[in-house]
Amino acid sequence: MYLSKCIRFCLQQTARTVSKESPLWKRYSTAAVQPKIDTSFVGALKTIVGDANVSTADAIREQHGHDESHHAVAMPDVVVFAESVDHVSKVSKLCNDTKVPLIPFGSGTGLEGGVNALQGGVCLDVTKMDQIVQVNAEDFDCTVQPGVMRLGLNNYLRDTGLWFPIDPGADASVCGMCATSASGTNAVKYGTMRENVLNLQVVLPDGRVIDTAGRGRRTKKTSAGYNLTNLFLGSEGTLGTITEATVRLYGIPEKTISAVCHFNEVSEAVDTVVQILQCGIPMAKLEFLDDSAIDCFNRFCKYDMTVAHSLFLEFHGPAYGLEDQFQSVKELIEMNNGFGLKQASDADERNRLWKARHEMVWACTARIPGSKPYSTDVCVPITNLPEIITKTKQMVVEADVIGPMVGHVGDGNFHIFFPCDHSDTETFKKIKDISHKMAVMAMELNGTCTGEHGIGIGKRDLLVAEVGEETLGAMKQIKETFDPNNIMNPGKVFF
Ligand SMILES: Cc1cc2c(cc1C)N(C[C@H](O)[C@H](O)[C@H](O)COP(=O)(O)OP(=O)(O)OC[C@H]1O[C@@H](n3cnc4c(N)ncnc43)[C@H](O)[C@@H]1O)c1[nH]c(=O)[nH]c(=O)c1N2
Ligand SMILES: CC(C)CC(=O)C(=O)O
Ligand SMILES: [Mn+2]
Repeated sequence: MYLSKCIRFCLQQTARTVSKESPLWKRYSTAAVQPKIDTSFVGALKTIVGDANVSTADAIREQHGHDESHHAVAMPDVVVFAESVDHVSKVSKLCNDTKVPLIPFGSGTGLEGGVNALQGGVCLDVTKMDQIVQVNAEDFDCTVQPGVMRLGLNNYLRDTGLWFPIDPGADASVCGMCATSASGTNAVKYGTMRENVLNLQVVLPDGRVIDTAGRGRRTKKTSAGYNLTNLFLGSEGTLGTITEATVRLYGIPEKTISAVCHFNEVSEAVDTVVQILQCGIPMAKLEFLDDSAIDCFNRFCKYDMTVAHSLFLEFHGPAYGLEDQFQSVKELIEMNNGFGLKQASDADERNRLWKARHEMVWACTARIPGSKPYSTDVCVPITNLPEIITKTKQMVVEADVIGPMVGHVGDGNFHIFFPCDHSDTETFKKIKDISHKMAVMAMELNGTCTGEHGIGIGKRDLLVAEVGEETLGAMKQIKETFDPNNIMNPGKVFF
């Protein structure tokens, strides 16, 4: 109750501080940066990266002014394609000296408007820096440039018997995944980006190049000084541009078992998840799709999957013992009235079983033609999951909106996916209301308003409620230290 009061108070405070009259707005928003983008500035960019790597064409600017989310497009004034760290460094210094906003662009798959150029400026596209710098197969790590995509990396690694397991669904850039602290379906077993990055090379706004753990360091453990690596994970392009990431790799599991089962009650599915985790069964994936999500999938893919709350499970490991793990889970499913359990080990069969999960985003978007994803992203301690999921589901039903639920429930993280069409103002208002209430509820249950998508534009007002005024102040001090001119992705994370 006390916590709840605190959160409401903080939200009221935030609502006040985000007013354009407020000092906070002035410090971190439009007043801090006055873009001076004229022909001589564009000429200076061309001198650094070459004429062919600078574009002011509308189509290119539009393409770089949005991600996959519902947030309105905000185009940069100019798009620069960097080909080297030196390019990134010199462009950063130029922007810093002239106080022009600089927005790093990975692959634009973000879901919180992270690349939208709220104040114009330079979009720094790093996709041409696409080398896999080093693979240390026997040490289970590799170093990649920012244009390396996760699927490309895994194709490259296949012959080594290793893989990089963090899987946000989309084929994102590995450094973009660092910038948003991404996770996705495999986090139950392998953790998130936070547990899997050993070192980052970062270009600071003034052009300095640093390695967060020291040049060439790639140990699993270190106690050497402040953890700058973790500081940049989830920094969403607001502190510097990541130009290299050293990440952990894992052996491709000898055997994989996939399974799907159904429940009549949300609580039965969620109880099963909690019990599986409490039994210490080392699941690789534990995902939840509610009946509405399965319905979207059936319509989209012309399938006839049972329309019920469903768990999607995956087991990774040596062949020996994996079947035993599956049997233990089967017992728990049965104990909680689960039905229709199907399992597969063959790759094609496994993909077929899991198709509903993989097609989810497109299946839900297709429910409202022309819509874009408005996704909530709350995460709570696992024992609080039944309460928040049940209450959220009630809100969606009462509001009478399309809001399928999909969750990385093994991590306590889930999304309501609202296909969003801004022109339908009445529905949009309902969506925003549910989204806000979910975030407040998650915080009251010791959770977070974003488990994996980041703050971006959409959750800036929730950050203060989540971390408190003092902590937010400390975050801002860090921002000022690294980026005193507020050129790095201004208007993101903070107002
Ligand atoms: C269909 C689908 C499904 C999912 C998701 C997306 C989509 C389209 N996502 C979200 C998304 O894939 C995730 O946020 C990625 O980490 C974004 O990587 P991009 O390379 O696309 O970054 P993108 O270009 O979108 O940028 C995102 C942010 O990072 C910054 N940035 C990018 N590259 C940078 C660099 N080199 N240096 C500094 N800053 C940089 C940008 O400035 C921006 O603020 C997700 N995510 C997740 O965690 N779990 C999930 O389950 C899913 N599921
Ligand atoms: C649009 C989101 C619901 C995507 C996502 O994070 C997911 O599918 O897990
Ligand atoms: Mn997700």
